[in-house]
Parts: sequence; C-alpha cells; structure tokens
Amino acid sequence: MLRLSLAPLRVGSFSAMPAMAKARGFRSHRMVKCYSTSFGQSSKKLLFRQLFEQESSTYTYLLADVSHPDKPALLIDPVDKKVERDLSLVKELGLKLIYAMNTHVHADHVTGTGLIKTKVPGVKSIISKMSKSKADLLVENGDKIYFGDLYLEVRATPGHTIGCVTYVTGDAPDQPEPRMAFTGDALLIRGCGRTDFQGGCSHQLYNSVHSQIFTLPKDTLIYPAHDYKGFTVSTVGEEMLYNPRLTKDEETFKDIMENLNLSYPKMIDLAVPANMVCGLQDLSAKGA
Ligand SMILES: N[C@@H](CCC(=O)N[C@@H](CSS)C(=O)NCC(=O)O)C(=O)O
Ligand SMILES: [Fe+2]
Repeated sequence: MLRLSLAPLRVGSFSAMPAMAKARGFRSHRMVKCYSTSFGQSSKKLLFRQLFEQESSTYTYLLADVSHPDKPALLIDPVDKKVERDLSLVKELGLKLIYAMNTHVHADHVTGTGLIKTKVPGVKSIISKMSKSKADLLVENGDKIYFGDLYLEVRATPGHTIGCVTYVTGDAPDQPEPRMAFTGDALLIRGCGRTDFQGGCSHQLYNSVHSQIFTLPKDTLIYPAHDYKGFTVSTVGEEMLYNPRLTKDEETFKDIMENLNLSYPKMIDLAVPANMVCGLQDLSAKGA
C-alpha cells in the first residue's frame, strides 16, 4: 500500500481506490490524502460505543481515535430522534465528530445525519454511491474512510437494498484487533435484512454475505444496524455456524426470504424519501 501525505495534519480523509487498480481488481489503495502521525498500541486507540434507539430497534455506533490529539470521531447509522443524546456523548467524551454515515437508505427510521450537519459545522455525511442518495461523500467498494490513524474499509453488500455497504475496521498491523464489521441490515445476528423492497434481491444478499462478510477472519465482531431479540454483538464464525438463514444453501435461503411474511416498516413512506436526502426533507419542510 502506498500512502502519500499530500495534505499534512488532516484529521479525516477519504481515499478512493484508483481506477486502474479497481479495473484490475486490486484491493490495495493509494492514499491521496492522509493524516501523518506516529502509530501507537492499536487496542488503546479505538473508543467504541454501541447506542440503541428503542422504537426502531436501531443501533448507532460511535467510533473515535482517542490517541489522536483531536480525537476524531464518526457515527454510523444515527437516528434523528437520538441526535441530542449522541451529540451530548460526543461532547462529554471530548471528541471531534467528523463523519455521520449510513450503511444504507433506511426504511424504518429517519437518519440523523442531516440534523447532525446542521448542529455540528464541518461534519460530512457519507453513504454509498450505489444508494443514489444525497451525502457529502459517496463511497464505493474498497474505499477507506480515515478518522485519525484508524480507518474503515467499505465493502459493498447489496441485497437488502441496492446500495447497502458494510464498514469494516482496518486490517493493517496498527489497526484494532479483532476487526469489527458494521453490517447494516445485510447481516443481522442470527438473521439478515429482508429483500422485498428498495431493490432487494435474495440472490444478491446471499452472495454479498458469503463473499464480503463470511470471508473476514472468524473472530471479526458483527455489529448490525438492528436487533429485535436482545442481541448486541456476534462474530463471523458464530454466524457461519448458527445463522438460521445464511447457513443454508442458496435455494433454501431464497425460499426462506420469500416466506418471511413481514409487514412493511411503519415509517417506510416517510423514511425512504427523507433518507434519500440525508434525512433533511423534514427539516426543509420546517424551514430549517
Ligand atoms: N417492524 C419494523 C420493521 C421490521 C423490519 O422490517 N426490519 C427490517 C430492517 S429495517 S429496513 C428487516 O430487514 N428485518 C428482517 C427481519 O427478519 O426481521 C417497523 O415497523 O419499523
Ligand atoms: Fe434497512
């Protein structure tokens, strides 16, 4: 991996894989911007919090590089109703929030990313390019999102929606171990996201999970966007053994997904259009 420090002392930077490398299917990256500093004990660097929103059973994750003087932080899948809680925590912990990001266009709640941007100047919103929704940074498979010396790798995991991504902590020697995968609704603990709306496809989801998540080290921690049964965390190894849907062959999986008989999320008609614009639709209606 080649890192070029063209922009010194940048706390957050986003690196896209060069087109040539992408075309050749390489997974290495050339950093066009990065923060240059010394690397310390990785396990001491990452601050991690799992937060919960009860109405939609959504997990929001706070990650920060606390070894860095600025303590740069990011929020994954914030919910609009819990923005005050999340930002109070960020403040109490002395963190500098730089990114508010989504794993996909949620159908069951309104994202907090747009609201966060109005409250914390400088925060950039992130979502996948494939989602075709609005955000400051549109990421693709293989991109790296730096916060201080730590980073998240973007893995495209479509199937629940066309634009679903999984964010995985880095695999370099200076990055935290075990790895952590923020799977959104692609992989839930002992379950997975439904595939009956938003361009969902069970064939695609099956392949996404098997090729992009089950290929991670078995001790990789799985942190989903939702849990409806009281679980908080799993591992790749555990889901490969016990997931009642994804341990099956693809035909059985398709059959399971076609017969879930779930009612549509209560907020789908409000949430999807709002989330296509970072959750800001409601705010613009109120003149914000
Ligand atoms: N009852 C909830 C919606 C529940 C639901 O559909 N959850 C989604 C993830 S949010 S898009 C899902 O994929 N569930 C899979 C499953 O097996 O439960 C509401 O009304 O909001
Ligand atoms: Fe979803």
